[in-house]
Amino acid sequence: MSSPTQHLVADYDDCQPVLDAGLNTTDTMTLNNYVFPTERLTKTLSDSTKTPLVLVSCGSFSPPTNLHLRMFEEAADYCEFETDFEVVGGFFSPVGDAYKKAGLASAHHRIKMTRIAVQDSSSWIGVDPWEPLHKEYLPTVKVLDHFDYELNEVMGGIETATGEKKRIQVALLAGADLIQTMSTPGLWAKEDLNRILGHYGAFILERSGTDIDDALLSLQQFRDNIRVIPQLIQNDVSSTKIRLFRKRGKSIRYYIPDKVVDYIYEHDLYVDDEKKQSEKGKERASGDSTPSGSSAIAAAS
Ligand SMILES: Nc1ncnc2c1ncn2[C@@H]1O[C@H](COP(=O)(O)OP(=O)(O)OP(=O)(O)O)[C@@H](O)[C@H]1O
Ligand SMILES: NC(=O)c1ccc[n+]([C@@H]2O[C@H](COP(=O)(O)O)[C@@H](O)[C@H]2O)c1
Repeated sequence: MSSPTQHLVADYDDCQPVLDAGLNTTDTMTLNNYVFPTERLTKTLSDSTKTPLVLVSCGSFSPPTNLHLRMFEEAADYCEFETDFEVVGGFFSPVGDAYKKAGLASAHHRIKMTRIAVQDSSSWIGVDPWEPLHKEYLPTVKVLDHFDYELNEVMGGIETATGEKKRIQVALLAGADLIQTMSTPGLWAKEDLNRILGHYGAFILERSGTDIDDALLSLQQFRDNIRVIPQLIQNDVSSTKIRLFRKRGKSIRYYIPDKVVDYIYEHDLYVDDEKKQSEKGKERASGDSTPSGSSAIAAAS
């Protein structure tokens, strides 16, 4: 049987960013030496009557916020208390550079920031660089197919207490605004939605500003496969707002993980491009090589 990702293997020479290989290594990774990050997956299913589940969150994560992390925790709680799923892993899959959404940092930085976000704060959420290692845009269904292939074809599923292997269910984890875009004409192919919501299924976190009933109106045929998770404490932090705060020179601390804040200052991300240019110009004119603006703040902290 050919794998769903096989046609992409041919494109591996065409790969672009070079990234650190994993959360705890400084090796570099390209699509040529890509290895699926299995280290944070649960090794054995603790309750063999349950369906093992891996949650995949696709998005820009520019930058990752505390709410991106909360999504995983909320979904894990929901699964434990309301379903017969056992969550055995969770992954961020940052979209690649070909997505070209205004204001995004490069895939290289977004991979780094999501890794920093999960490294110390979580024991089970990982980051998979496979999607952003591609130069071309990959629709979400291809990303879910990739996870399904790695988890079930390559790994053969997850072991139960009796030593048998059980197939792992892959599901999309997203906020309500993402599922709302699924009703926008021309944005998602019909066959992709059939596979994403019909075959994989989705866990959707309520988000203020999006009427979930309205968002689900045209997706009724998939309703049994879409699980809506209420946000008991509303928090509408968004990456857009963080980028805006940054541009205005305001503090972003405590909306996103501290180490991600430090990374943003260190790499001078999301500051006004014009301001960056004029600061560079001033540095050149004065021959001063000391760091300026937010880099200086990071250096001092
Ligand atoms: N505050 C939030 N509540 C619920 N879901 C969220 C929240 N923030 C982000 N998400 C979800 O996280 C996923 C990835 O998010 P994305 O990177 O687009 O973040 P964002 O904050 O919406 O970004 P941007 O502001 O750049 O559009 C999406 O499914 C989005 O719906
Ligand atoms: N046709 C598709 O597969 C399709 C359409 C729109 C968005 N998406 C995905 O949804 C996510 C949206 O992220 P943002 O909310 O940051 O724009 C991205 O991962 C993007 O690839 C997929």
